[in-house]
Amino acid sequence: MNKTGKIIVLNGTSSSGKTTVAREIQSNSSEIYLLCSLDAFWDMTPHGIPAGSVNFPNMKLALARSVKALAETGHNVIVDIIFCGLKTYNEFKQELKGFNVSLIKIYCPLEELIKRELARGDRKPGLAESQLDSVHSGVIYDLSINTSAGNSSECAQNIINSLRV
Ligand SMILES: Nc1ncnc2c1ncn2[C@@H]1O[C@H](COP(=O)(O)OP(=O)(O)OP(=O)(O)O)[C@@H](O)[C@H]1O
Repeated sequence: MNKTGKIIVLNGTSSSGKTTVAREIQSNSSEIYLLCSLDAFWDMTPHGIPAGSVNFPNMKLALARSVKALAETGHNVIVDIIFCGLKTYNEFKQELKGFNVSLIKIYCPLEELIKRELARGDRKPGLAESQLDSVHSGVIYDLSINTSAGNSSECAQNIINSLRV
Protein backbone atom coordinates (compact mmCIF):
# COMPACT_ATOMS: atom_id res chain seq x y z
CA MET A 1 0.00 0.00 0.00
CA ASN A 2 1.09 3.60 -0.61
CA LYS A 3 2.38 5.66 2.30
CA THR A 4 -0.64 7.64 3.53
CA GLY A 5 -0.80 11.33 2.66
CA LYS A 6 -0.74 14.26 5.07
CA ILE A 7 -3.88 16.30 5.69
CA ILE A 8 -4.04 20.03 6.45
CA VAL A 9 -7.53 21.19 7.47
CA LEU A 10 -8.26 24.94 7.16
CA ASN A 11 -11.42 25.81 9.10
CA GLY A 12 -12.89 29.30 9.16
CA THR A 13 -15.89 31.43 8.23
CA SER A 14 -16.71 32.41 4.70
CA SER A 15 -14.31 35.14 3.46
CA SER A 16 -11.75 34.37 6.18
CA GLY A 17 -9.32 33.50 3.38
CA LYS A 18 -9.18 29.70 3.40
CA THR A 19 -9.10 29.11 -0.35
CA THR A 20 -6.62 31.90 -1.02
CA VAL A 21 -4.26 30.62 1.68
CA ALA A 22 -4.71 27.02 0.50
CA ARG A 23 -3.68 27.98 -3.05
CA GLU A 24 -0.60 29.75 -1.66
CA ILE A 25 0.36 26.66 0.33
CA GLN A 26 0.00 24.59 -2.85
CA SER A 27 2.26 27.00 -4.72
CA ASN A 28 4.93 27.33 -2.05
CA SER A 29 5.12 24.02 -0.19
CA SER A 30 8.00 21.73 -1.07
CA GLU A 31 5.42 18.91 -1.17
CA ILE A 32 2.50 18.37 -3.55
CA TYR A 33 -0.93 19.00 -2.00
CA LEU A 34 -4.36 18.54 -3.55
CA LEU A 35 -7.07 21.02 -2.56
CA CYS A 36 -10.35 19.46 -1.45
CA SER A 37 -12.80 22.26 -0.79
CA LEU A 38 -16.37 22.36 0.45
CA ASP A 39 -17.09 24.85 -2.35
CA ALA A 40 -16.22 22.16 -4.91
CA PHE A 41 -18.69 19.79 -3.26
CA TRP A 42 -21.43 22.42 -3.26
CA ASP A 43 -20.67 23.03 -6.95
CA MET A 44 -21.91 19.47 -7.64
CA THR A 45 -25.50 20.33 -6.74
CA PRO A 46 -28.08 20.60 -9.54
CA HIS A 47 -29.62 23.88 -10.64
CA GLY A 48 -32.69 24.66 -8.53
CA ILE A 49 -31.64 22.78 -5.40
CA PRO A 50 -29.71 25.20 -3.18
CA ALA A 51 -26.40 24.03 -1.77
CA GLY A 52 -26.22 23.72 2.00
CA SER A 53 -26.77 21.32 4.85
CA VAL A 54 -30.57 21.59 4.76
CA ASN A 55 -30.77 19.84 1.40
CA PHE A 56 -27.56 17.84 1.75
CA PRO A 57 -27.10 16.94 5.43
CA ASN A 58 -24.35 14.38 4.75
CA MET A 59 -22.22 16.41 2.34
CA LYS A 60 -19.51 17.29 4.90
CA LEU A 61 -19.35 13.66 6.01
CA ALA A 62 -18.92 12.70 2.34
CA LEU A 63 -16.12 15.25 2.09
CA ALA A 64 -14.39 13.77 5.17
CA ARG A 65 -14.60 10.27 3.64
CA SER A 66 -13.29 11.57 0.32
CA VAL A 67 -10.33 13.15 2.08
CA LYS A 68 -9.71 9.85 3.82
CA ALA A 69 -9.74 8.03 0.46
CA LEU A 70 -7.27 10.54 -1.01
CA ALA A 71 -4.88 10.27 1.95
CA GLU A 72 -5.19 6.47 2.06
CA THR A 73 -4.08 6.32 -1.56
CA GLY A 74 -1.02 8.44 -0.85
CA HIS A 75 -2.19 11.97 -1.65
CA ASN A 76 -1.44 14.97 0.54
CA VAL A 77 -4.61 17.04 0.94
CA ILE A 78 -5.52 20.55 2.04
CA VAL A 79 -9.15 20.70 3.20
CA ASP A 80 -11.01 24.02 2.93
CA ILE A 81 -14.06 23.68 5.17
CA ILE A 82 -16.51 25.47 7.47
CA PHE A 83 -17.37 23.23 10.44
CA CYS A 84 -20.31 25.28 11.81
CA GLY A 85 -20.91 23.24 14.93
CA LEU A 86 -19.38 20.15 16.49
CA LYS A 87 -21.09 17.63 14.18
CA THR A 88 -18.63 18.06 11.32
CA TYR A 89 -15.63 18.41 13.64
CA ASN A 90 -16.55 15.12 15.31
CA GLU A 91 -17.12 13.43 11.94
CA PHE A 92 -13.68 14.56 10.76
CA LYS A 93 -12.03 13.32 13.96
CA GLN A 94 -13.76 9.96 13.59
CA GLU A 95 -13.10 9.49 9.86
CA LEU A 96 -9.49 10.69 9.95
CA LYS A 97 -8.42 8.96 13.15
CA GLY A 98 -4.86 7.63 12.78
CA PHE A 99 -3.99 9.94 9.85
CA ASN A 100 -1.44 12.75 9.93
CA VAL A 101 -3.87 15.66 10.35
CA SER A 102 -3.02 19.29 11.16
CA LEU A 103 -5.99 21.45 12.09
CA ILE A 104 -5.56 25.16 11.37
CA LYS A 105 -7.83 27.93 12.61
CA ILE A 106 -8.27 30.57 9.90
CA TYR A 107 -9.77 33.70 11.39
CA CYS A 108 -10.28 37.34 10.63
CA PRO A 109 -11.96 40.13 12.61
CA LEU A 110 -15.62 40.82 11.74
CA GLU A 111 -14.93 44.35 10.45
CA GLU A 112 -12.52 42.97 7.84
CA LEU A 113 -14.82 40.05 6.97
CA ILE A 114 -17.60 42.53 6.17
CA LYS A 115 -15.25 44.52 3.91
CA ARG A 116 -14.15 41.36 2.08
CA GLU A 117 -17.73 40.20 1.59
CA LEU A 118 -18.64 43.55 0.06
CA ALA A 119 -15.57 43.58 -2.18
CA ARG A 120 -16.18 40.02 -3.41
CA GLY A 121 -19.84 40.49 -4.16
CA ASP A 122 -20.33 36.73 -4.61
CA ARG A 123 -21.30 36.00 -1.01
CA LYS A 124 -24.52 37.01 0.75
CA PRO A 125 -23.77 39.94 3.09
CA GLY A 126 -23.86 38.70 6.69
CA LEU A 127 -22.87 35.12 5.82
CA ALA A 128 -19.50 35.29 7.59
CA GLU A 129 -21.01 36.97 10.65
CA SER A 130 -23.69 34.26 10.87
CA GLN A 131 -20.94 31.60 11.10
CA LEU A 132 -18.67 33.40 13.58
CA ASP A 133 -20.09 31.93 16.80
CA SER A 134 -20.23 28.31 15.74
CA VAL A 135 -17.30 27.80 13.38
CA HIS A 136 -14.52 27.51 15.98
CA SER A 137 -16.62 26.51 18.97
CA GLY A 138 -15.14 23.46 20.75
CA VAL A 139 -12.46 22.86 18.11
CA ILE A 140 -8.90 22.14 19.28
CA TYR A 141 -6.35 23.50 16.81
CA ASP A 142 -2.67 22.89 16.05
CA LEU A 143 -2.20 26.45 14.78
CA SER A 144 -4.13 29.74 14.48
CA ILE A 145 -3.73 32.18 11.61
CA ASN A 146 -5.18 35.71 11.55
CA THR A 147 -5.51 36.55 7.86
CA SER A 148 -5.91 40.26 8.60
CA ALA A 149 -2.41 40.36 10.10
CA GLY A 150 -0.51 39.53 6.92
CA ASN A 151 -1.07 38.93 3.22
CA SER A 152 -2.10 35.50 1.96
CA SER A 153 1.42 34.41 1.06
CA GLU A 154 2.71 35.39 4.53
CA CYS A 155 -0.16 33.44 6.12
CA ALA A 156 0.63 30.41 3.95
CA GLN A 157 4.34 30.66 4.76
CA ASN A 158 3.53 30.66 8.50
CA ILE A 159 1.64 27.41 8.01
CA ILE A 160 4.38 25.88 5.84
CA ASN A 161 7.06 26.82 8.39
CA SER A 162 5.06 25.61 11.39
CA LEU A 163 4.12 22.29 9.82
CA ARG A 164 7.45 21.89 7.97
CA VAL A 165 5.75 20.96 4.71
N1 LIG B 1 -4.29 37.60 4.20
C1 LIG B 1 -5.26 37.10 3.45
N2 LIG B 1 -5.37 35.78 3.33
C2 LIG B 1 -6.37 35.25 2.59
N3 LIG B 1 -7.31 35.98 1.91
C3 LIG B 1 -7.23 37.30 1.99
C4 LIG B 1 -6.21 37.90 2.76
N4 LIG B 1 -6.37 39.21 2.66
C5 LIG B 1 -7.42 39.42 1.86
N5 LIG B 1 -7.96 38.26 1.44
C6 LIG B 1 -9.13 38.20 0.55
O1 LIG B 1 -10.27 37.66 1.22
C7 LIG B 1 -11.23 37.26 0.24
C8 LIG B 1 -11.85 35.96 0.63
O2 LIG B 1 -10.87 34.94 0.47
P1 LIG B 1 -11.26 33.42 0.18
O3 LIG B 1 -12.14 33.27 -1.01
O4 LIG B 1 -9.97 32.70 0.17
O5 LIG B 1 -12.10 33.08 1.48
P2 LIG B 1 -12.78 31.73 1.91
O6 LIG B 1 -12.58 31.61 3.38
O7 LIG B 1 -12.30 30.58 1.08
O8 LIG B 1 -14.30 32.03 1.60
P3 LIG B 1 -15.53 31.06 1.22
O9 LIG B 1 -15.67 30.08 2.36
O10 LIG B 1 -16.69 32.00 1.13
O11 LIG B 1 -15.23 30.40 -0.09
C9 LIG B 1 -10.48 37.19 -1.11
O12 LIG B 1 -10.89 38.27 -1.90
C10 LIG B 1 -9.02 37.32 -0.68
O13 LIG B 1 -8.24 37.94 -1.67
